[in-house]
Amino acid sequence: MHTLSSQLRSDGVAPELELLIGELAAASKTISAKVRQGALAGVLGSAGHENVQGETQKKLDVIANDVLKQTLGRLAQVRALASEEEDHPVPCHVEGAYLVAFDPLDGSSNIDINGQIGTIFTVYPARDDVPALSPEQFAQSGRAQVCAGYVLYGPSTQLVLTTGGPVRLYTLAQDGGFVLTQEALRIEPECSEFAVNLANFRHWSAPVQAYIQKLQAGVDGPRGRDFNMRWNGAMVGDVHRVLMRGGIFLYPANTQSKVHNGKLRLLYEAHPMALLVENAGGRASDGQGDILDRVADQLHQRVPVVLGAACEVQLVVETLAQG
Ligand SMILES: O=P(O)(O)OC[C@H]1O[C@](O)(COP(=O)(O)O)[C@@H](O)[C@@H]1O
Ligand SMILES: [Mg+2]
Ligand SMILES: [Mg+2]
Repeated sequence: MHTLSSQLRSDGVAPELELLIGELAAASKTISAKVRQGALAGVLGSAGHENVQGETQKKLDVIANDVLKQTLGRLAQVRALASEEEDHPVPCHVEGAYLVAFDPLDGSSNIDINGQIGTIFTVYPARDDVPALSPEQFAQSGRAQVCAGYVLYGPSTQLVLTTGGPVRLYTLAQDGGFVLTQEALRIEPECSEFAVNLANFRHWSAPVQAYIQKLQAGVDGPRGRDFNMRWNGAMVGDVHRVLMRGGIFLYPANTQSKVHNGKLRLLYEAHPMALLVENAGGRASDGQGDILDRVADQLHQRVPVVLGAACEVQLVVETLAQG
């Protein structure tokens, strides 16, 4: 039975990165403990202010952000942090070899209903070609990620992680350690389940509407088979389902001005999930090209997301290209 650290070592992960991942895991355990206590730990409800993206912060958004910032900020290996809940990058140690970006609490609207929530994170190498603590540090292709993952605070707390190779799944044991419970998650190329917020239907482009209508037509439509639909309201839960049993997840561009580039953030939501999905044999696209090829030229930049079963994602890309 492999623990997180023994598995990372057998995967040949550099000791400095292993240490960093260990601290990410430690922070997530602290968050997990608070989530489990819910109202008893005073973590439900609104924090009463907005983040830089104009979203009302929940108490747990702020708590999770503080836990990650304090835990990672101490590490000499970390040059800077970027977070959904921070307007600007947080400088840490000028000599640090790594940058860490995270969505401290994904699925905030699920907090108060005891639904699936999680922490999404990614690690990039620090850059020596731009000033050590400048925001340009984070302007990197998704292919530069040295590690990506999430912790899902569901009925059990699970860590899903790739350090470039297979996508490993660890479960938080009662003794407080993460134990490897699945060696390599794989996404089948075909699927019969989709995840999209259908309430946005009228705001999508005509090709996206047409694609979804074909899925909804099921066995009577051009696809000739039924598709099931699920929507968590938390990307972390939706992507987890895709990694566990297949499917396709979409958060398309939208004609509403606030989310015309999609809702999800490239740096700390789309990039890490794209690396996990691709390393599990799936595909992750912005509707045209690979999400991993995109460079975040703004810290909180949004991007349309289509990810999951490789053949289904390809079909969406072709449908959009036809216009
Ligand atoms: O409100 P909608 O359209 O269901 O959007 C849900 C999406 O928004 C998000 O909640 C955004 O994440 P945050 O909770 O971190 O802001 C995604 O997790 C999810 O896929
Ligand atoms: Mg999020
Ligand atoms: Mg969030």
